[in-house]
Amino acid sequence: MGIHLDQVDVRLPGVDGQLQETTILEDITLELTQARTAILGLNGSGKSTVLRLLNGLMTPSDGSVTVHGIDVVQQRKAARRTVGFVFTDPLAQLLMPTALEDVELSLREVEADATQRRELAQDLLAAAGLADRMHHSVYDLSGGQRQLAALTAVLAVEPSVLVLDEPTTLLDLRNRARLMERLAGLPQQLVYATHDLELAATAQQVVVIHDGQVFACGGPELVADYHQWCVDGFPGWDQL
Ligand SMILES: Nc1ncnc2c1ncn2[C@@H]1O[C@H](COP(=O)(O)OP(=O)(O)OP(=O)(O)O)[C@@H](O)[C@H]1O
Repeated sequence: MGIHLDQVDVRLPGVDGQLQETTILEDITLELTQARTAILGLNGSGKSTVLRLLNGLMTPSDGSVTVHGIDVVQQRKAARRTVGFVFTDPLAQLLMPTALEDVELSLREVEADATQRRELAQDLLAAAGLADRMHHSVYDLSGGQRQLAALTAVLAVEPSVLVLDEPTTLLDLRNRARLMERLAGLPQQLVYATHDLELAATAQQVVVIHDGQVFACGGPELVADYHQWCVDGFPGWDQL
């Protein structure tokens, strides 16, 4: 089991009539087998692209991606069910007017009966601390409440893997602490890209992506090294 990326390249065609392709990721080989994996890297290094590969939002140009035994390219639908994806900005994924409707929409995949669906959605949102906010417009929720609503909608279908793109970026310290506590208690395998080094240090596995390639992979001790590389430059690669 686990998540396996084998010699993955991601290249995008040139834009504006340019024929030259852009290489976004090159030769990414990773075995993500721990319960929590943090992906670190500078802006534009390729973290979000790695995450998007995990549920088929991005297709590799070469190589393969397997998540819990599912080939993400060949079995895209199964991959979408297996891997829940939480975007940095919850408004990018909250499609319905209210949190309740959004969670109900997710539950369509698993519960056919509308009354049961509503009850289940209400219970899930109440458990997430949103009992008194579930009927409000998602635009009237705070950033932290939106993040919790989006997370609840994704978790409603019980994915085996949860992928989160910079989950704490938009949160104040209190909501960040709440989210970290919520994430810590989840049974799913978690993979998250983050600039939050404290969150990164809670992972058992840390991957550093630099310039579209795997620069380092190891335990949480890598977080301190990464901090140093951000200051001094990435050894053998570039100097600031
Ligand atoms: N669809 C796309 N078309 C063109 N370029 C893209 C596309 N997606 C990503 N890129 C480019 O690929 C590179 C990696 O992007 P990615 O979003 O994976 O970086 P990131 O490490 O998540 O950055 P950040 O920390 O800023 O969110 C960037 O240079 C980005 O501009």
